[in-house]
Amino acid sequence: MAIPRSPRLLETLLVNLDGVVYRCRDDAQWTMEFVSEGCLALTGYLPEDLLLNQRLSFLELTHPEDRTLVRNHVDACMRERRRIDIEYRIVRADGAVRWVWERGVGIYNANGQVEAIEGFLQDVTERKEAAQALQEAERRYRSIFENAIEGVFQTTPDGTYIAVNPALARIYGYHSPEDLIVGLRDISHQLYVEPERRQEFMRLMEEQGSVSNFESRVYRRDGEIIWISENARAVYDEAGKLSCYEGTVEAITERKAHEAEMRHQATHDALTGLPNRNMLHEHLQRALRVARQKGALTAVAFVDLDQFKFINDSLGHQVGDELLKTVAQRLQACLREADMVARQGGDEFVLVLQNQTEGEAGIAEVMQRILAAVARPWQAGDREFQVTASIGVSRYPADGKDVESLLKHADSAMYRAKEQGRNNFQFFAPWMDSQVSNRLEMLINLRRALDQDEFKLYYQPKLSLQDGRLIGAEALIRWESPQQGMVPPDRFIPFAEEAGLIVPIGEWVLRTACRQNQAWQQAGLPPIPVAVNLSPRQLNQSLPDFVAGVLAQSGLAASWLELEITENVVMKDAEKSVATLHALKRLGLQISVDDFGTGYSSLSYLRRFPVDALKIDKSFVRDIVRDADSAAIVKAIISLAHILNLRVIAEGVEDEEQHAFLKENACDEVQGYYFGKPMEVAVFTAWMSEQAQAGQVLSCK
Ligand SMILES: Nc1nc2c(ncn2[C@@H]2O[C@@H]3COP(=O)(O)O[C@H]4[C@@H](O)[C@H](n5cnc6c(=O)[nH]c(N)nc65)O[C@@H]4COP(=O)(O)O[C@H]3[C@H]2O)c(=O)[nH]1
Repeated sequence: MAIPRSPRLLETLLVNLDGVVYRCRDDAQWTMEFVSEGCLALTGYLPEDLLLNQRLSFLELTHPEDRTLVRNHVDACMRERRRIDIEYRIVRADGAVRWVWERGVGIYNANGQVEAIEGFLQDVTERKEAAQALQEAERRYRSIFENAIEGVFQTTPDGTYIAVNPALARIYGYHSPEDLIVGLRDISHQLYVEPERRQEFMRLMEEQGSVSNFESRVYRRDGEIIWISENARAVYDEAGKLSCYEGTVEAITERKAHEAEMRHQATHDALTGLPNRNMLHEHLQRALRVARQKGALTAVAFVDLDQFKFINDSLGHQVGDELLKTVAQRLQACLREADMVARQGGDEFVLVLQNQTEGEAGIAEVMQRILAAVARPWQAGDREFQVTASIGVSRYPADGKDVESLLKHADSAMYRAKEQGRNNFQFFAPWMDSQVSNRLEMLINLRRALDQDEFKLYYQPKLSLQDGRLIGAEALIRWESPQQGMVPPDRFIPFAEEAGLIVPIGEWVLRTACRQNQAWQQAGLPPIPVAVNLSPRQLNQSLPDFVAGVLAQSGLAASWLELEITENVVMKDAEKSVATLHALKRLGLQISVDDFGTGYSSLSYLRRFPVDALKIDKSFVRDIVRDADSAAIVKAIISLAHILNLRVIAEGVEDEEQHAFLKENACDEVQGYYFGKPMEVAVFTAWMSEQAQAGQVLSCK
């Protein structure tokens, strides 16, 4: 076949063309009649190799898997006189597979038969691969979109869904993405529980072009409210115009519930369910901000149960827990919705009463209500109990302007309420602040005092009224605090009792007094009994054994030890006390009832108690000369004691008139500043030596 003559320009074009120009027959092999120079670059074969099928035919060059496809296409094009336009693979001389794009036309003779096919082949491998990669990426993206656990969405800027995935439909409770797109047309109002969240979403989008971890509550299709977290961005077109928003949605209801649970645990007391100390502080801070703005009166009340430690220790923690729960409920029931009751720890509750428009009188009324509510009897199993509370109240702004000082002052006032005999409330007054009333500080200091031997015993003489001879002594504790100097027992004993420190302190007192008394006897002084005060909490079943041990260790004979117990303690739990007192008595020591006349004096009980003496409280002695009632009480106590065969001691005797009255009325012993103040050991030792030398000591067991 002759190569068509072509102008020079055409030849140059054909040589340099990136691709192959061909002319072939429409036969089974597509026998080549013309192949341009580009053949080598495209196929790795020379044009001559293909010409007239000299080395291989075009059919053979075509990838075996694509031959039928190409054949069918070319046949169809020839039949229908269409242009060939097809992409398929060829196998190069080096075995590499390439994609080609073929375009061609049939050349027909006058009879309409195909004379030849002329066309152009171009290597499109790169484009083809890029397209395939794109397709693959799209397929993968589709798969992620379809199968993601997170919801994926695209919306128009005005809030119409363009595309959503099945996960989003599931999260929002729709059957399918299509359902969602049709059903959820107004995102701001149909979706967001707080429509302002949508406004916030839009604001962030406008300002930052994206939102991340944007959490909101939304309605599902069935009306259920769930939490979602959105990450989204604004998408702009090439012209820089906002075209849509797209992003993801995660359902976070469970996480939120868990977080809320954790928050609740961190801010609430597990036993009573009340807000705890953390939340109290937060709440009070908020309440004070509001009070400041409105100029409103706010009260902070510190409520402490009076006998809680006793109940907890004697009846067990379970009963203690029940009591705390009951008290928590009763406190809550006394308050308005806006008020708060928190459990500060242990048996301490704190109330925050906001906006007290009725002033102090209103607060006092609430406190009375609370005292009455707490004091109502309560049931544990088949037993009925009663507890009382001591309450301290501080007021914003008069008593403090911040959380710390209001709490501290309410605490000081509560401490004052305890001192005032419990079951009452006290408003804070500035003088309370100067007292050692910061209980935590006190607790730390008392512990240190025990460790570092800061306690001392002073001894106060007791004299026989008949002849004025020394007949005994009372050991009285003192605390030489490095910070506060000498602290009298009234200021720390009630606290030590509350904090449970009275037991180790009391043990120390007992050991020290016995050792000292034995030391005096060993020093050759005439023996006298030394009296030691016992706190209620020491009076338990193990006390007799402990006392016996202390006596044995010190070598002191039991008859030189006297124990002073207060009247109320014995009367309150009479059955138990009687047994313990008998056990103590069996050791051979003396027992006296202190502060007699101030509590529940019951003759029938007194008869059953193995006591040796009654001590008339100094409050009666103080007034015996001026006040007829006091004088009558003192006289009655003396005769009562004598009927019961008990000694009577009057304490707090300060002057001759009182002395004379007591002598006249046949009181047995006296104790008071008039005869001798409590003295430290060295002073008392010297004083007693003088008395002994003068024959002024009466040693009677
Ligand atoms: N105004 C006045 N007071 C007088 C007079 N004579 C004595 N006193 C004081 O009256 C208190 C008598 O002790 P108490 O009634 O047992 O009252 C004691 C007692 O209940 C308690 N206490 C003292 N030492 C101990 C102790 O070692 N253990 C326990 N559990 N309580 C103690 O502390 C209370 C107070 O003790 P103190 O301050 O030492 O006060 C002592 C004493 O110093 C007087 O003529 N006029």
